[in-house]
Amino acid sequence: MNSIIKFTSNRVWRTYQGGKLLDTIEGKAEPKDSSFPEDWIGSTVEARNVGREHISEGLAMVPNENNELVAFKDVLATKQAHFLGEENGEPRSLDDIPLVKYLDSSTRLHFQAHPTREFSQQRLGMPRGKTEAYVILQTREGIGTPYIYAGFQRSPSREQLKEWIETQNIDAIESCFDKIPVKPGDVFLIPGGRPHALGEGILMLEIMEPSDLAVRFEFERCGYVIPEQARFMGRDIETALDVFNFDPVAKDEVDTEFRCHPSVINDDGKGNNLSLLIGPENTPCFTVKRATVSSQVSREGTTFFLGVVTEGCGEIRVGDEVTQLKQWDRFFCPAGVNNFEYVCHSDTPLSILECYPGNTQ
Ligand SMILES: O=P(O)(O)OC[C@H]1O[C@@H](O)[C@@H](O)[C@@H](O)[C@@H]1O
Repeated sequence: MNSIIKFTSNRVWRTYQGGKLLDTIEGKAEPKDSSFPEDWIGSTVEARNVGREHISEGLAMVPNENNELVAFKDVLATKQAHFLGEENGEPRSLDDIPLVKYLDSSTRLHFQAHPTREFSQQRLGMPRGKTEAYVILQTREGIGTPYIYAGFQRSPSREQLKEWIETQNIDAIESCFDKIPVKPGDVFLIPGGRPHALGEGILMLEIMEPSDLAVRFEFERCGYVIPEQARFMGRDIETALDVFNFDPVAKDEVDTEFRCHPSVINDDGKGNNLSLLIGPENTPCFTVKRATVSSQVSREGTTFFLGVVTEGCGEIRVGDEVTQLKQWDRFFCPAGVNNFEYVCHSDTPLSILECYPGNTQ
């Protein structure tokens, strides 16, 4: 079996529209927006889509030695120590693998909030919450200023929010937020508990804790009505309200609270560098680095990662094994691969987002 595992597209049904750019990336003849606006990369998580329980969605599939498609998580289980490695002498588990997605919105998403890890463990009996991060890759032309909502800037009281949710007073809910403008290259971290909504026309890489738990408190968007069981994680509204962090984040605190500021880890001065996009200052849940390669670099490591090529093309070499990389490719590098090389073949530098578990050095 190859050391590096590449993934093909893995589109997932969602409650909102988008995906035209993902169709384009996949080379589809007639790219269009649809209910498949996301591509889950190396996912070991099943999507929770109420009404579609008969369809298994979300899990990444990869070919085994006999060229049969099997769930990536089952492949990991065959040699877990090699693939996932250890942390502090303890074997890592599937719960350590961040969930990584391409997300391509054509409409504003409904307002939602996700549980923190503590809330999930204590109140839902689940191992992980859904702290999530956005690396903005592209924005669509002709949509004005692309934005996200993350808040609240002006917090309602719990009772007020409850009433607005029950009466679906979306104008009142929206008035609690200011639009946060976004552009390619921006990085945001939305901790569990923080209400948010993504604006239209954004292609991003989304990195999150491995779960699909959401409180969806706007019930209708663009004609689609979210079924009752899908609104509050199958719980009641009081439990849903417990998920919210009501501490206000005033306009001038938004950057401190949500924006991540990349820092350089190393730079050889010849166009090859590694930077930290999301690290321990932002969250304990996952780590994101960006490798920029203009020629060739050798790397060492003992922690697995999911890699996503956002620009350029080239290859990743592990010993004699050469894996070609082109823009938008995604792959898994096992913990057992301790040395590898990136080689750039394009005029534009090869740019790879590397998504690691927890706080990886
Ligand atoms: O699961 P639904 O409600 O369609 O959410 C749509 C999307 O919302 C975003 O804010 C993120 O949380 C995504 O991970 C999620 O898939």
